[in-house]
Amino acid sequence: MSLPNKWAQLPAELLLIWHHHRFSVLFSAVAFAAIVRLAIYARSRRQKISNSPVPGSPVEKKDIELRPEWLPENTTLNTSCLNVDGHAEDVSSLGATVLKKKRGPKTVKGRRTAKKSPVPASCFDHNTDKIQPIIFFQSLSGITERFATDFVKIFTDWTTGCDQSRIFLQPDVYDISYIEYDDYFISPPKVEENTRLFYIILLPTYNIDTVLDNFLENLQETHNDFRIDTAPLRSLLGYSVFGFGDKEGWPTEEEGFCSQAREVDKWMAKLTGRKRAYPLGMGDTKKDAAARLQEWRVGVQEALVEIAEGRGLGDGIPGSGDPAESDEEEDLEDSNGQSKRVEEIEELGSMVDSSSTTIPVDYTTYKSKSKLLVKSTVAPKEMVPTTSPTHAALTKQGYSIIGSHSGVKICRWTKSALRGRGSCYKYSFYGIASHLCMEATPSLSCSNKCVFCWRHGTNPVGTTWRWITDAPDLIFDGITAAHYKKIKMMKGVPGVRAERFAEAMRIRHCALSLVGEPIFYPHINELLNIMHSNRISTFLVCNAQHPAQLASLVPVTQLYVSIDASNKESLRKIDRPLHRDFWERFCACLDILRNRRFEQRTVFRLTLVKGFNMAEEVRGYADLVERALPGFVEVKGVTYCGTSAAGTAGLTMQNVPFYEEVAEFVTELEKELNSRGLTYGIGAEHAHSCCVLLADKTRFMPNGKWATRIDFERFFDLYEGKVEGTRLEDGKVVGWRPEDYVGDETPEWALWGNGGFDPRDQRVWRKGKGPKADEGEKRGEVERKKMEELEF
Ligand SMILES: Cc1cc2nc3c(=O)[nH]c(=O)nc-3n(C[C@H](O)[C@H](O)[C@H](O)COP(=O)(O)O)c2cc1C
Ligand code: SF4
Repeated sequence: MSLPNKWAQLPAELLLIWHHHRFSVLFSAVAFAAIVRLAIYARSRRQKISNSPVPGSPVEKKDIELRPEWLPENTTLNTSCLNVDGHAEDVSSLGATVLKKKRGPKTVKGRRTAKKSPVPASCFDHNTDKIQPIIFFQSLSGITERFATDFVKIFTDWTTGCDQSRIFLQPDVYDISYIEYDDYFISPPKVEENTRLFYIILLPTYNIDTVLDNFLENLQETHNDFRIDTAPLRSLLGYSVFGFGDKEGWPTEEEGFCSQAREVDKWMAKLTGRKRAYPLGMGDTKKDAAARLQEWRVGVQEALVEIAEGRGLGDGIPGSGDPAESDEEEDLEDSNGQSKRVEEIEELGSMVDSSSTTIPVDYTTYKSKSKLLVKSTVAPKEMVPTTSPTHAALTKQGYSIIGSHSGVKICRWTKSALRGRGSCYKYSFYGIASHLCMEATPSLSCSNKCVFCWRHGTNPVGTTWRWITDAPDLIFDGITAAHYKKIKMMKGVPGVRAERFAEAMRIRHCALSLVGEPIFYPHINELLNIMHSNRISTFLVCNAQHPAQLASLVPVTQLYVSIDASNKESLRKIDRPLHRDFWERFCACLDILRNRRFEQRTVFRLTLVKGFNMAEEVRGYADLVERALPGFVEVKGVTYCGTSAAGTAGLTMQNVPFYEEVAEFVTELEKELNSRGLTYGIGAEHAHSCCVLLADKTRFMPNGKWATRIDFERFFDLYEGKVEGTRLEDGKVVGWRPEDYVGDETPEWALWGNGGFDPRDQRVWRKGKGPKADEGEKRGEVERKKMEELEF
């Protein structure tokens, strides 16, 4: 057949083939399509599963918003690598959320004319109007709070019992630590039409940096802020201030007696347009404070009667705004009602014009005599100067202060271990022998005022680091030298075992907690690196208030977050945080802990305080565990520290839980976690410290046996790169995981139900105590023990 004929027959043959095989062809095509579809579906399901938040999943990471105001100032922390997590698949978004807010003095550009006050001065109609007294107080160690509590009671009785009682409303009372300054000191709060406000302010003085400085700065800034009236509180009916001080340390006003109360009184005079209703009162808390306060209260009440009867503040009466009295308040108004301050600014404006450059004007310092400061820089203070009462108090309590903001103290368990009488719970749980351990902090300051704090309420507090900063090597050398010195002092103590004494002369572990907040220290990462390179393991405890520092911390041997409450209200009550956004900070820290749980061992530290954070809170705590998925949850009964601060916060021996109560709580928590599919179990206990350990079984129970202990040598080998870790990213090793330095099995005697006391040590009972523990013994760490004697 010729070729053209063949071509002509081809379509007919193809048609024939198609007719013969069309069913099998169609069937195969449909089957193929179905297989492809199924494969795609199965793949997408698998991906979904790997993205789900299964506890312990090494690939899942949460996005955390780190607000600009959370970023530390004056720090060497590398904020560009915040939120590091070697496992993260979604690292992109985090860096973008971190934008450093520019802080610094306000900058004034150009010329400005005087403004007229938009706030009308208040006039009081005693026939129709009411007076709302507002009592503000500030207290760091509880003394002012105690006086304020009594004052409020007596004053309230007076407002309801006096002849003018129909005019007075029940006083409102605020702790200045917990209010938004803007709500009360930029403009008065909104009230009913016929209600007029009267401010009463009670506060102590501290010559070290405290929150009082923030308050004063705020008053000053408000007065100097161009956008607002210089006297935005002039609608108040009046105000009066009472200061508490200590003449023993500050004998005269020139030497600082009640200096901050005097400052507040001065700024309030400016902000109210001189509405001082009664002169500043001052009392020496060691001598006459009660009597002075009473006199002053009577005077304030008389002034209020005058107002209530329509006689106002009595213009011209000394102390109530007479111009003669105001000559020490610098911004006198001239006859046109124009502030001198404005002239100064105008002069400044001319300078600006002539030089064609902008000049930064710092209004933020309250220490100046309210003169504008051009290019001023405020020299930082020492956190704990050697001459300060805090230094004296801490030294008396056995702390060695290193530089001006670090401390070290030999813990009672170190002494106990040296004498073969047992180590703290960290030995039972993790294998840290107490005589090899040093307890220290690079920051004696903290941003909380916890009710159970052992700092006796006198340590500096603050929300930002603004002290003279010591170098990390100075701190390391100082704390280790002081620790060894204290160990050497144990040489002659009866019962000290020679071999333990020799071992103790080489520090192996450092518990960075003690007092204050270690991650507040701007060079914490360098300090940690020095410790690790000296093969000293690090247990670092933070209070979940500094998310940016937490996110950029180098991995430590074990990272703790104190979980003092399960919800916002409870946390506010127990930690008394200074940060107003404390809950947001707390939650961000939990998320960071979750993200970093495959870099280091992470721990929740729960301190149970009966009547504060125990009852009905198990589910709340389980929510937090579910959120952060820590490797461990340590639950410890609080120890009564018997300080005035504790007393003021209403803490007594009755708030200390019995060990059985702690154990019951932990069992409940375990049950709750398990019911949510979270694989935590009770790993160990140390009844002597009233402390129980929950741990993640999937991670720390290999081969069905608890392994909560740490292989420290392996940790250092990993740190030094002598052995390779197993933390991978994109198939490459980027570091180590907690699983890489899991140590020996938890010893039998430390397991749940066995008490947690090493049988090789000798249990020594204190006088009057014994195996039949009395109530005090069962309440964890025995009787009214001072907390500073205990481990963290
Ligand atoms: C570290 C420190 C610094 C102090 N500085 C001053 C001071 O400069 N002037 C003063 O009059 N009192 C000073 N005092 C005394 C306190 O003002 C006084 O004890 C006050 O009652 C404390 O009140 P609080 O317990 O409510 O915080 C200081 C006390 C401490 C602990
Ligand atoms: S976090 Fe620690 S040091 Fe700070 S107040 Fe609380 S207990 Fe005291």
